[in-house]
Amino acid sequence: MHENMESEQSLLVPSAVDSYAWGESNWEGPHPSHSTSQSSRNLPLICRPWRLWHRATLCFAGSRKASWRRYILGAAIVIIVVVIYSVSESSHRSLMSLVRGRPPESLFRCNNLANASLPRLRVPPKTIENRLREDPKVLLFTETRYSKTGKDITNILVANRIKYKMEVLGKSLPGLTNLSRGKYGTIIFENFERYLQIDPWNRELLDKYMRDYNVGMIGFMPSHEDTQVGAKLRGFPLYVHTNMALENISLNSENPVLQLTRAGGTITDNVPGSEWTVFSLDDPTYVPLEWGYSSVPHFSEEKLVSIILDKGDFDGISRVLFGNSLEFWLHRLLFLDAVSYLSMGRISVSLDRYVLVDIDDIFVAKKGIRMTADDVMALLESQNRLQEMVPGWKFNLGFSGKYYKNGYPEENVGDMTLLEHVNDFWWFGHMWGHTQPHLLTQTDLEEQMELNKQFAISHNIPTDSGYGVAPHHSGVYPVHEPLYDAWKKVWNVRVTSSEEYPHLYPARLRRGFIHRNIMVLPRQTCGLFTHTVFIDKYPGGREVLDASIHGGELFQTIVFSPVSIFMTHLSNYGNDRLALYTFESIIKFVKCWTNLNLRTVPPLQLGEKYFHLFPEERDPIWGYPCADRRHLEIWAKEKTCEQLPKFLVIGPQKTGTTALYTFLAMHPAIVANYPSPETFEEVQFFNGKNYYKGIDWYMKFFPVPANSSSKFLFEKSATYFEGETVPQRVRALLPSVKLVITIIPPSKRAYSWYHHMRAHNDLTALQYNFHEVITATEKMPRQLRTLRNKCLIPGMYAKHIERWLDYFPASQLTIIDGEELRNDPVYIMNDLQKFLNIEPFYNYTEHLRYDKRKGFFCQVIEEDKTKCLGRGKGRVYAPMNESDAKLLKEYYQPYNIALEKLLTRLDYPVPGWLEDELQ
Ligand SMILES: Nc1ncnc2c1ncn2[C@@H]1O[C@H](COP(=O)(O)OS(=O)(=O)O)[C@@H](OP(=O)(O)O)[C@H]1O
Repeated sequence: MHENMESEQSLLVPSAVDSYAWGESNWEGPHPSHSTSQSSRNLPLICRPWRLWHRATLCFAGSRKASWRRYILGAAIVIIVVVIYSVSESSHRSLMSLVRGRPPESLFRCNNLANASLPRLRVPPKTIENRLREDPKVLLFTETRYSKTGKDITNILVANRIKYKMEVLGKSLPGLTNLSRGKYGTIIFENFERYLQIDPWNRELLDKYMRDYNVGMIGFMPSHEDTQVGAKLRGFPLYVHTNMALENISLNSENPVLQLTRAGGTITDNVPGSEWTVFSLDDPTYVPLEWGYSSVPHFSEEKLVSIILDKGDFDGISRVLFGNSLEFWLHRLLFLDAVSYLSMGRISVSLDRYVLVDIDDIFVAKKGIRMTADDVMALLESQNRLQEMVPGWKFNLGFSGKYYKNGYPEENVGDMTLLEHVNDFWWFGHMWGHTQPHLLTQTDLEEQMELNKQFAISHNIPTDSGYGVAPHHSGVYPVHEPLYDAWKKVWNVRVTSSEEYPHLYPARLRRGFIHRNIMVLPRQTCGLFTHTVFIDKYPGGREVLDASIHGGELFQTIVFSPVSIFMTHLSNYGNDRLALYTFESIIKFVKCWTNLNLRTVPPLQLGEKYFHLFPEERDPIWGYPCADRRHLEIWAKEKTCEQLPKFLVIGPQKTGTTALYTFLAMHPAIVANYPSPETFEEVQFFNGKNYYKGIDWYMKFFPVPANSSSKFLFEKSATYFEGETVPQRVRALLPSVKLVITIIPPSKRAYSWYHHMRAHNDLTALQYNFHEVITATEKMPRQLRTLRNKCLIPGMYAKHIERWLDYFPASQLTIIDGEELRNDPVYIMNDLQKFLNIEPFYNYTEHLRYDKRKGFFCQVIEEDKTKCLGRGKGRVYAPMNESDAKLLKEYYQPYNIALEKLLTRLDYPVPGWLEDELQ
């Protein structure tokens, strides 16, 4: 009875402190394979069934002595429990926790850590800032656009933000006419044999460039299926053996190329298979970078060199030759070092790496997989060990107060223990109830955040980190403006992170941006998710996680990203503590094989650091939300891509764009944007400050079409045409939009624009006459030069159209002759309807009529009534004087020649006025 009572009390006790005592005093006899340190972590999950069994057997057996009945009953209960548990996943986890052993430990031992040597730098690596200023590129010759090594090379270059130019090798060597000084720092041949086959004239040109400007070369030996022994490399005192398999790979720690890479020891695992080309070392001018041994009997004792450095002693050109591809992780590091060495340090990556580990969902995890007090202590111990390897290391904890103490009793103690050590960690606010922000209004968001903040204050959790994270990245990107508002208001958030910008995959392309003064940093994935809590249940097995750490994805993420923010979850720190295993292992591995300076700083500092390194990323590029399933899932339900325009009239100014806009808006199936209070019929989103207001702002200019597919939304902003960044931005948000361009004689356009500025009382235009504007030199006042540029630059039509064609296929673009629009608008509108594929066909003959008084075609309102454009369109001004016309004709001639070529190329008719201009 006494025992019964004790059990009853224990089961009901909600207090975490009591459950501790209970855990120790009720431990009856030995229990499966749990070490002492583990026992208290698992007690309740073990003791609950144990107690139930004990009580039940007393009822069934009536006396303690009837032990055989107890065992039969016990066995039956165990079978029932196992069956029930095995059909439920969450129960399965609990069962797993009953039988699990010690958390995994890193098996990795660095066999060269003690002999750590400082990197030997031929030249100090240039910082990213320097690199961007000097801006030398890599020139890459690939076999095809899609070849494997070529892709590996470009992926590494992109991940490290190294600029490159890719030339696909045809029969001859392309691109050699443009080898200007300082343009390239390193030249790479994806297939070194193609370099050896270049005709002597081109070869001499290329070699001279490399010699004259100290540009080195990287070459990859292609894999050979046939075995050659001691084959001589054409033109070099080098002998190769092909189709070898290497094992026991090591680096020559004395070689001068190593910079980022450290010779961490010998690699015996995961070395990619055969088909290596290896070099025999007969010539002392060559320095081996990497070597290994082959199991082929003839070579078994011989050290075979797999990457070789030619310091330029042979023919004045430095070269690094890889006997194998970049499939092997170590080669990826050496590749970056080779680029740096061969470019004399001009293309180098910095050795500083910032790593921040967020533990999201603190207090949120399900019962049974949360942290216990032991787990918290293990977290602290791990943090201490990590601090020894990475200065400043602290885990960054994101909490949702609503779920505080929502676990089993010993997990609630875990929650309390975390708060006892509140000052040992960094903290940031998650959502109070872990709701996705895109589902909430601003009021709800503020309320939720306020609750979490109050929770923080009452539990002494710091609230001033300036960092915030949204569940599932919702609201961060695609942007849910209320989230940004609420974050600023309640938490003063200034930095956040997301995996979704511009897209989750490919991860190497994730970038940062700043929206409304909140820095959004790219997040990386470390391979741990809420459901990966036991090592033996890791998807694909432990080997998969270990491979990611030992040179694989996680390792390369840290090596190739100057700033890595990893998301982990509370459950990764309980259970098998996979996060501790992962991070301690990866840090050791990085320290073993690289010379990187690893650091951790709080998120706000990290944000500042990031945008200092990559200022060009500050401006966002808004993407099309409907192309990405994940983006759609975290986009507010009421938003629809049907509210985005299907075509744009992009200008340039003064070519008849308003007339075109008006005629289009008459069409029953076409819907124009709502007018803007500042810029009237034009939205001017993609070309100026409005862009930073985000796409919610843009979409408000368009109605949500009732019958979406049949309506053609469009907008016209005539300054889009010449905007440098506009085509890229339009392409990102409206990838399938159609573009309408109108052109008239460029000198006429310039003159009309000048009068437009005068009519708008532009002071500079009023102060200077047309001649003074178009002939203004660089010595003239800034306002005059600005006016001159705006007047003349849009008329360089071919240049701007080519820029649009860099981002859009010609099929999405149409070029209208503005003179024809003016003289025969019906013809143009019929043509345009065909280009836009619009139905129903609208018969403009009945709706446009020439108005003698206005001198232009106008909209027919009634039988005898027309509506023309206002006084601002079709202005009356004196004709341009002849000398200015002549001057402009000469000025625009090269652009007009290019335009004629472009139109012919695109199969457009050449306007009569262009033929006249070119005569
Ligand atoms: N139907 C009709 N009605 C009125 N005006 C017409 C028409 N068709 C073409 N045009 C010519 O359009 C010129 C104005 O061009 P935009 O509308 O592109 O100018 S703006 O950039 O929007 O300010 C305007 O230039 P100006 O003559 O210099 O005023 C007109 O020549």
